[in-house]
Amino acid sequence: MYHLAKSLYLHATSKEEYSILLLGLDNAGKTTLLEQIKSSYNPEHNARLNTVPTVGQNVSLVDLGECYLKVWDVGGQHTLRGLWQNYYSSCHAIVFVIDSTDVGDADVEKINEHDTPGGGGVDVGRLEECKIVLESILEDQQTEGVPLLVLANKQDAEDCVEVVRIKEGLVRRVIEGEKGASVRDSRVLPLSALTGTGVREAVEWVCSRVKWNKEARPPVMR
Ligand SMILES: Nc1nc2c(ncn2[C@@H]2O[C@H](COP(=O)(O)OP(=O)(O)OP(=O)(O)O)[C@@H](O)[C@H]2O)c(=O)[nH]1
Ligand SMILES: [Mg+2]
Repeated sequence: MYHLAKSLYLHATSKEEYSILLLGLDNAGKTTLLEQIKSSYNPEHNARLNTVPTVGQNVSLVDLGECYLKVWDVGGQHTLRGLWQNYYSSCHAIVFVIDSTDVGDADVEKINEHDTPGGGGVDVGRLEECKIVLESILEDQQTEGVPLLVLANKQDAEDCVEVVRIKEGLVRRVIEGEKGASVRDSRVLPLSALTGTGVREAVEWVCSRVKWNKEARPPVMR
């Protein structure tokens, strides 16, 4: 009787907690996004937007009312990317942040043109690095079936490439390519982490998808 009462009590008083992993190249805007998520859902939190490169990780528990999101922001510098896989098996969704001002026009077909002599000197920024890193996440077995949200960040900047190009030129080709691996729920959305535009839409998408996927990856009860 005691155990039944205890489990009923816990069921009534606890909430689901999902772990969300923010990934992307260094300087993409992950820490800025984390700050905006915290201030969007906790009016007492003042977003600190003067970020410095993350060495290690930042983690925050965000109370959405219906559930908690535990958001992990890990450093994107090359030397830190080897640590990402330690988070894969316990995350419920991956948010991949892209700096839309640093991927040329986001057409992966142009990567080779760039390398060929006389290829026209197309400036593709960090597009190739971005593609390789996204592929490495998707081809890891531990991320199989995990919902993926790609955020085309820095949409406030004049020289940014639009979200549709990032979707068609980069993300769709990676997901449908041979390294895209298993079928998964995915979406590409625009974001300005600096101004906060698109933050709530991103969180709402993630929240709905982790719930849909909860049989495959059950939440932790908190
Ligand atoms: N214009 C503009 N700048 C942004 C935006 N988001 C981030 N930045 C700037 O981009 C730079 C890097 O932002 P961070 O949030 O520190 O990037 P990060 O992805 O956490 O970088 P690492 O910790 O090195 O992996 C900072 O100067 C931010 O102010 C945005 O939406 N628009
Ligand atoms: Mg950071």
